[in-house]
Amino acid sequence: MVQVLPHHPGGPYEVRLTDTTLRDGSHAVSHQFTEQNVRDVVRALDDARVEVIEVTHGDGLAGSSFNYGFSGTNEMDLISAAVDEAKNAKIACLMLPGLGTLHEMKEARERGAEVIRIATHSTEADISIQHFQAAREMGFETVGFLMLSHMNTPQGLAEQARIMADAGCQCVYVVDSAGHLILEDVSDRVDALVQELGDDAQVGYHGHQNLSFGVANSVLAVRAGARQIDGTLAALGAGAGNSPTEVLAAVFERQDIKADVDVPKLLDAAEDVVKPIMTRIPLMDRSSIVQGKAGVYNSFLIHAERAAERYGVPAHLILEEIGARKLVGGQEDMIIDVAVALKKEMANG
Ligand SMILES: CC[C@H](O)CC(=O)C(=O)O
Ligand SMILES: [Mn+2]
Repeated sequence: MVQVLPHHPGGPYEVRLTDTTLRDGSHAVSHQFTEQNVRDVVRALDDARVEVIEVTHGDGLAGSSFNYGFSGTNEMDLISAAVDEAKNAKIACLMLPGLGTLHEMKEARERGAEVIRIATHSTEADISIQHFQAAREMGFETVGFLMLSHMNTPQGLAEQARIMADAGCQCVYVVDSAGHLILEDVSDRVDALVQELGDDAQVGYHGHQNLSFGVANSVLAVRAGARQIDGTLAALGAGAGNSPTEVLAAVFERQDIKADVDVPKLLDAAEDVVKPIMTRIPLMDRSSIVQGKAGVYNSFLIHAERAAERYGVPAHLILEEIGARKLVGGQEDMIIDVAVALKKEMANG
């Protein structure tokens, strides 16, 4: 059972950092992390006292597929390597109901994962009910991920969080999958969840850097009552990347936010362990800023870039159109439709 930490308006605050370099960062390396990468990153994070480390294909358990991109190494073997390397940290896995199944959840648990993070679109928490129930029976600590949180109002999001909490979720995250939320957009959503959930579950925040607000939004999320915060080393993650774990830690130290991690060790981990294995540096560039502005799922970036190359249409135009069509996670195949339509439009002048 997660201990629900008390909320002190005005601080000091206590938070738990979850590092998802080895899951969200998987998007940025096209799901090619090796067992050695996993061991090196887990050792460095564990040594810096990060409490939870997420390891899974970028799209969660069983994400390795034609639609989402194949993993270089079987994710169960990566999970086992992480469990083997971690002395204190808990290993977490992400899963999207329908992509991952109870079968993969069970295997991840047998391999030693202790936390399961179950992700749904921000209006579809009801598809996670049986997974939370099963996860609790399997002995997992449970976290809920309300993805593309900007597509729901604070009140609507709180209602979705209630569905997850009633199903057995111990912490519901506001997930800014497009890096679209700015300041009060985050604190209003976190506050609505805190008011709704009370002592029934904690609230978390997962930020992306598209509009450069990941860290500032995280501070506001904590002030509004969030008690679990996500980051990735060197911001390695989908789209413009995530709130960098080492920056979160440094800022929290100055903000009376107690995360109990070793900041210099995290700086070393980002610099010496993660930067050398980055095959792509997540940037706030034209495409990812368009994603932030238009509210486009960050995991779509690499798919849009591939379609851009194949059909000769600029990636940022594809992403803009995806935003206009309000596509959500799971609709990766429609990126091709968008590229083909734009190509026709361009040919017709
Ligand atoms: C499951 C895909 C996605 O990357 C989850 C996530 O981190 C987000 O929505 O930001
Ligand atoms: Mn993410």
